[in-house]
Amino acid sequence: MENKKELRTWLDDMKLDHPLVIAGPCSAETEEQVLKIAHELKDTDVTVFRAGVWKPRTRPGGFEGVGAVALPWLKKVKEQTGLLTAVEVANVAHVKLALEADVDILWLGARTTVNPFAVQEVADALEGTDKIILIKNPINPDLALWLGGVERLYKANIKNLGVIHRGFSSYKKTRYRNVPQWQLPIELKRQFPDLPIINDPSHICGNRTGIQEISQIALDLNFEGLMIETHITPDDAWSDAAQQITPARLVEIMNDLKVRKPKAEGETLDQLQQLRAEIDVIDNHIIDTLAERMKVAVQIGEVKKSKNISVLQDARWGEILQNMVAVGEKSGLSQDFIESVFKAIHQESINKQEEIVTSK
Ligand SMILES: C=C(O[C@@H]1C=C(C(=O)O)C=C[C@H]1O)C(=O)O
Repeated sequence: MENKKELRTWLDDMKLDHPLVIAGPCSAETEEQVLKIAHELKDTDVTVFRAGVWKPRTRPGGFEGVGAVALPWLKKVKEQTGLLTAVEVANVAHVKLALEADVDILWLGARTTVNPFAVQEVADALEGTDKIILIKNPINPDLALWLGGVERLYKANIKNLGVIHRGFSSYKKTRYRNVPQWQLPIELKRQFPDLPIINDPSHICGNRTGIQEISQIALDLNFEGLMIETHITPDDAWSDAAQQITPARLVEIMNDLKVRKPKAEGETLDQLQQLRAEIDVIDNHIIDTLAERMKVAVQIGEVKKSKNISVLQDARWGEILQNMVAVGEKSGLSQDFIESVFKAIHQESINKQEEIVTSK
């Protein structure tokens, strides 16, 4: 699949003067709940009403969605409010029912995107559809797997495509439910600038408090839209209660978010260009310094080879990491940043030394 302007046609056709907003409950619970939320969202920036009908749960026994009975409720949403509707589909049966119910947008969840068999099955069932299909990132930070999902749908002759960034699972305890790992959507945008990308701050945060901050970062990274879980009484929600917000809070967030211009012009551009020239000089210094460091690591590698000493020196490495985090902190650089930079440097130095010690 190549980047093409036509990938964003469906979004351009909506002629929005603000980012696309998809909102609605995590799960459709009752007809009354669905319609109440939809009516509250009707005269806002929201264009699409979302509601989970089939819910993939981590462990059995949880609320797994009310199922197909909710589809007529979504039809009513469309008739009564004019909002488009969106549901998650995970298999052929879901696709058939959602298409029959004339749902406008179907999305593949993170647990589906991880499985190419499942994606292919859904793609085959959707073949040639003119519905909008959105693909959430897989649970693990694997860009190829995410793009593979998009490609399977594209190959099934589906042209109204987009992706949803909902963050990535981590074994570490973090302040996020799913770590954003912004570098993945940034790289996706670099390769496919015309593939619409929507951010899902609800699943990244797992709570209400971080939604505005994550939404703002997404807009600053030129995401085309936001998908935010919204409930009339969030605390009573049958699923994901902690991360849902009221329609009123959603409107507040929308009003506070700043949409910035994608490109600088005129004087601002001149100013940026001057600063960018400075960055270019500094980047070249960084490369020279890294190359110098690597030369020393190579010399150390040669000593290790001649004296038969192992490549990895845990204690020395631990000491460097600790010192550099402390030094970095003094310059206002975060621990995460310093650790990732030095881990990458250390790995390259190990690779170089390994080449030396294993050479004949
Ligand atoms: C350079 C060395 O080899 C390895 C690489 C290190 C580095 O790049 O700083 C540190 C410790 C070793 O794991 C060394 O032993 O000092």
